[in-house]
Amino acid sequence: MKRTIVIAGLGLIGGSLAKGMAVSDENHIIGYDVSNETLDYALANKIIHEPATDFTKAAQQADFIILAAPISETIRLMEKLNTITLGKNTIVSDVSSVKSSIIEAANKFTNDNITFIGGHPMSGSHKKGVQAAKAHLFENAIYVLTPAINSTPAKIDLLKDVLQHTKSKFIVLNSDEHDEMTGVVSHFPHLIASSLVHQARKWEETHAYLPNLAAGGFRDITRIASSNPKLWQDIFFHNGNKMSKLLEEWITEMRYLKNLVDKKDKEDMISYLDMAKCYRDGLGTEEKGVIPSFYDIYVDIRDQTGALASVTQILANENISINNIQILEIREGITGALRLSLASKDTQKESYNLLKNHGYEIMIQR
Ligand SMILES: NC(=O)C1=CN([C@@H]2O[C@H](COP(=O)(O)OP(=O)(O)OC[C@H]3O[C@@H](n4cnc5c(N)ncnc54)[C@H](O)[C@@H]3O)[C@@H](O)[C@H]2O)C=CC1
Ligand SMILES: O=C(O)C(=O)Cc1ccc(O)cc1
Repeated sequence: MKRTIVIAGLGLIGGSLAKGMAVSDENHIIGYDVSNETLDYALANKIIHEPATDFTKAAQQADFIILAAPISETIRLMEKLNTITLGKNTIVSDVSSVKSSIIEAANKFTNDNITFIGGHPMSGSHKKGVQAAKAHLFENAIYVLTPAINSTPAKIDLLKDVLQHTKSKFIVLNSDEHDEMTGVVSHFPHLIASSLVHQARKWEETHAYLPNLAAGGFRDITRIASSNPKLWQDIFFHNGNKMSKLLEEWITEMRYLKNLVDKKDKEDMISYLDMAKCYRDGLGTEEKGVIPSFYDIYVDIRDQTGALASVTQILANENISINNIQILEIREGITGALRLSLASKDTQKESYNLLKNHGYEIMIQR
């Protein structure tokens, strides 16, 4: 029998989940969104099977509901759901980047037909909206589940089954742990990236040539400052306490760093940088907490037509799929460094050897 899944909020994340689910004959996907344009696009592009403009009617048909609107709107939808007469037990999940305020709202449910299990796929992009939706967005990503008090392991398994097409790695955490860890490795870096951009912007007022000198390092570290400001405001608002604590810690760290620079002790500075390098280099090699492993290789390619295609073809010939690909702009116009992210240590090694045998200059970053 088909299961009916309602996805409320068909933007980048809801649209991507719907797109992956809609291809299965097991699923009937009903999409709900406040934007009619989004609903029309989702239907026309087979991202959903049926559009809904009435949340209550859609929810009453659902076996599963996934709330994928901005966090504050998701909480409003949860409050609404609590008032709806549901004819059967319905598993409700969400995708919000912050979990404590969601679980707090879930633990207030008085509607016995709702089982709530929070969700957060740890993958996204700087884009927004249904047009940016991709079925494979969550492949190999960590997908955090944060059960509310009325959930059970059997219900968690049912939800995992509905989400298995994502090819994510599921992990169950409590909401506070989740917000603390994502606060450190996802949310806080966005604040710092934006602040670095502000610093450069202010310096440009007196040094007009400055943007031309913004090389690979600045671009790498500030890439995430180009993300959707409304979404990130919502994240900083809901994870505000953790952000405030991390900012205090950061200010102390920056004072320490200023002292290190001022005292001009070469050994101490090397040791500070070395400790950071060792930790950073180790991040990708083992699976640690919610940080996914990544296996990158760097390939030096000439800035010429077809260079990228040749590299990817060599790997494709051996059925090696590339998780991510990026052209680094360190040496713009002269040669290009290509960063390829592979799925495992073995494919990383195999790709390294293959490309080396074809004469490419390769580096593996550990
Ligand atoms: N963008 C990212 O990289 C990631 C975002 N998330 C979480 O996913 C959620 C959605 O983010 P995105 O998909 O990026 O945003 P988006 O801006 O691409 O999409 C949001 C969608 O929700 C709709 N919407 C707004 N209010 C609504 C309401 N009351 N009822 C129904 N639909 C409504 C909008 O019309 C839009 O289609 C957020 O809670 C965010 O924290 C989670 C992981 C990654
Ligand atoms: O890693 C990041 O910060 C991203 O750029 C993608 C992202 C954004 C929001 C999330 O809640 C999870 C992942």
